[in-house]
This record gives sequence, structure tokens and C-alpha cells, in this order.
Amino acid sequence: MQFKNTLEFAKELDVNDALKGYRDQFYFPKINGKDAIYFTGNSLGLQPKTAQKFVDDVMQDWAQLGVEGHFYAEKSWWDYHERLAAPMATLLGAKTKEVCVMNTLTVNLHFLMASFYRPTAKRFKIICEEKAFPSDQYMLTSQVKFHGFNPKDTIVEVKKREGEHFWRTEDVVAKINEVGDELALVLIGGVNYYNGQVFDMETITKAGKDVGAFVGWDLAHAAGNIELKLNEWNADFASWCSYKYINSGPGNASGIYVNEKHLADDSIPRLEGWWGSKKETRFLMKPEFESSHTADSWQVSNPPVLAMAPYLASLEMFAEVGMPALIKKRNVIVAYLEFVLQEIDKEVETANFEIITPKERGTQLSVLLHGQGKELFNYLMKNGVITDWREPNVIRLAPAPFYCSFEDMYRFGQILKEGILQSN
Ligand SMILES: Cc1ncc(COP(=O)(O)O)c(C=O)c1O
Ligand SMILES: Nc1c(O)cccc1C(=O)C[C@H](N)C(=O)O
Repeated sequence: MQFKNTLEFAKELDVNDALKGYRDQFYFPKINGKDAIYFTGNSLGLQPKTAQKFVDDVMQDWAQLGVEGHFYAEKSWWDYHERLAAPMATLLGAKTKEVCVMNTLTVNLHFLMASFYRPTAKRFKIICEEKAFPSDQYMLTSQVKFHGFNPKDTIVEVKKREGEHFWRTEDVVAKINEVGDELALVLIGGVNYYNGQVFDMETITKAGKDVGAFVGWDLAHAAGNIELKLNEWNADFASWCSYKYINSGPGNASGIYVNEKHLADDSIPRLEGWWGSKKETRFLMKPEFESSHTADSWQVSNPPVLAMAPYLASLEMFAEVGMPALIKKRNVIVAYLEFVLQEIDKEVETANFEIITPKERGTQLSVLLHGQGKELFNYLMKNGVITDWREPNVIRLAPAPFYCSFEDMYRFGQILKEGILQSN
């Protein structure tokens, strides 16, 4: 499609947008009295208008039923989380039994490491990407120390090449083969938080499995953003964030995926709690843990139902729309945003930025600012654009296809142009 950087053209794209009706189903923050141009769905997705009712229903059940709500609420609480497993499994390309919605991302990764990072004197190394999100680095380092190993000799980071802003799949695979039979685990962010790169999860998973390692994925920036086929790719485990592209609310529950081949394996160690024990016998209060042989066995505590309510509201929207439609719009809106940025780069002599996101991308474009820095970011924020700044000099732009419009992209371009002109 031949794009044009005009308001009329952007409006025409909006008129023809199959998802245009969804924008109105979200609350937008206001800046200067107007709906913000919201680029931070990769950090905290907007609130679906249906979320409030789901929360209110739980509050009302609690008021009217007290403890009886566990079993007699219309959406009973004791198995509330199960309602989220099937729609999440669809987003992950997993089977429902492989998915359990629980805890938060870093907490889940620690629980999953208890099962899938079992270092021996011979096989103890972990491969991850350099400059992974800090929480992942802290999690890995603390796990390695917990097992009595030295992080320096244990954590092997795959580097980007000199002068490049992205990782090459062949370099990840080469590193996996180089570490070979010393490799215990590969754990990488499926979509990198900084440059927005989508890793080739299928190829990397295969390479890791071929040398006998476990392979897990941090899907914080992938879930609800890109197509995932965890079961087909044979990934061992994964966890994600629901508060980004899945719009579940600040700090809300994450979840785990564990490949079906591990579910019936009672030799895999796990950090257990009563909610992981089989639901059929859980309330018999027996001293022995009984696995359900599903991902639910990794649950520890009873679910935070109030938090899961808006998550369920959002998943119902995902089930209605489906990832293929979201991906179709995402591809066009991100391409249009890229075009708008390129036009400004051509038009404005003093523009000095570079898109560092490679062509393997989802919703996010990361823009490296060579000249103007934080003052340009501040200008955008003051003038109605909510974006984020990642040190040392990157602005991340993630136009979530559920609620961002093509007009937003055009208007953003005009504000950016003005910001660049004013800063010179
Ligand atoms: C890649 C990545 N890993 C981990 C986290 C931490 O998530 P949480 O605070 O939910 O544990 C985030 C986001 O904050 C992230 O983007
Ligand atoms: N969860 C966040 C928060 O509570 C405050 C600020 C940022 C966040 C984020 O999620 C950051 C996000 N993971 C990132 O990619 O930078």
C-alpha cells in the first residue's frame, strides 16, 4: 500500500479499519483535555470499559455471599482462574492443560526455575540475551547463586554484533552449540523490551533442545502482541505479563505455560502449595500433595479473584477479536508509524533519530535519539503523546492495534516534527 502523510489519508485508513469499533471500548487518559496518543500499551495497556463490571460482580458476590462466594458466586471463586486458561492458551499456542494463570512474571520465573534449572557439575550454564530486562537478570543471578554457582561462569550472554542493534538468530544458535553439553537452560525474552525485536523462538527452541537443555521464554512483551505456538515449538516453559498488551490492569496476574510432556512427570521438582494439589481432593485436607498433572499443579496459593476479574474481561475481548485480526491491523499501523517517522526524517533537516527495531517485530518501534534527547520526550508528553523513555536514549512507540488509530500516528508525526523544530 502506498502511504501518504496526510490527515485525510490517515482518516481513510481509520474508516477502513476492521477494528475501529474497539477504540471506544477503552478509557483513554486525557492530556490538555484531549484523549492522549497512547504508545505505552507495551508497559501498561489501557482499561477496557467492561473491566469495571467484572470487578463489581466479584465485590457484590463478596458482599452478598461472604465465604460462600468461593462455591456459590455466579462465577465461583475457587475455580475462577480456570476461566482464563483456555483464552490464554489460544494466545500462547498452547493446550489449556499447559496453562495456569497465577502470580506475577518474575515470581513465576522463579517457580519455573525451581523445576527447570537443576544444575549439575557438568551441565549448569544458562544462555540469555545481553542486557535482558533487569528483573530477568536479577532473577537469573539470584537463582545461580542459590544453587551455589558463580554467575560469572554460569550466565552466558548472547551479544549483538558491533555496530548492530539487534541479535542474529545464527549467533544465538552458535552460542547454544558452543556451550553444548554444559548448557542447562536457555531463557530469553521472546520480544525484547528495548529494541522490540521478535526472536526466532522456533529455531532457538530447537537448537536448545538439540543440545539437551531446557528452553524457557519470558513472554512479557510477546503475549497478546505476536503469534505464539509454544506447544508446536516444543518450548519447555514460559511466563508473561498480562498488564501490557493484554490490558488486565497494573501489576496484574501473569501465568505459566509448561509443555505437556512435563505435566505427568512426577520426578520434576516443584515448589508446592495447597492450590496446586488436585482440585478433586484438595479440600479433604490430606497431608500428601496430589498433582493434577496439568500446569495447575504449579499453583501455590488460592487465586486473587479481584485481580483476575479485569483480566478475564480483557481475555473475553481477545477471544472475540482473535489474534489474526489484531496482527493484521498491527502490521499496517506499525508500518504507517514507520512511514510517518521516515517522512519526518526526510522533511526536517535537524531530525536525528534512527529506528533500531529490526524487521522481525511486533507492535513496538524503538527510536534511538542521536541528537535531541529527553527534552524531545518531555515535549511529546506535554503535547499529548504518552510514550516511554528507556535509558540511555530510546523512545519506545507501541501503537496497540486494539485502541490506537491511524489518525493518532499522523497527529503524533506532526507533534514530533514541531518538537524537533523547536529544540533547534
Ligand atoms: C521482559 C520483562 N521481564 C520481566 C518484567 C517484570 O515483570 P513483573 O514485575 O511483573 O515481574 C518485565 C516488565 O516489567 C519485562 O518487560
Ligand atoms: N510494570 C511497570 C511498572 O509498574 C512501572 C513502570 C514500568 C513497568 C513496566 O512494566 C516496564 C516494562 N516491563 C518495560 O518493558 O519497560
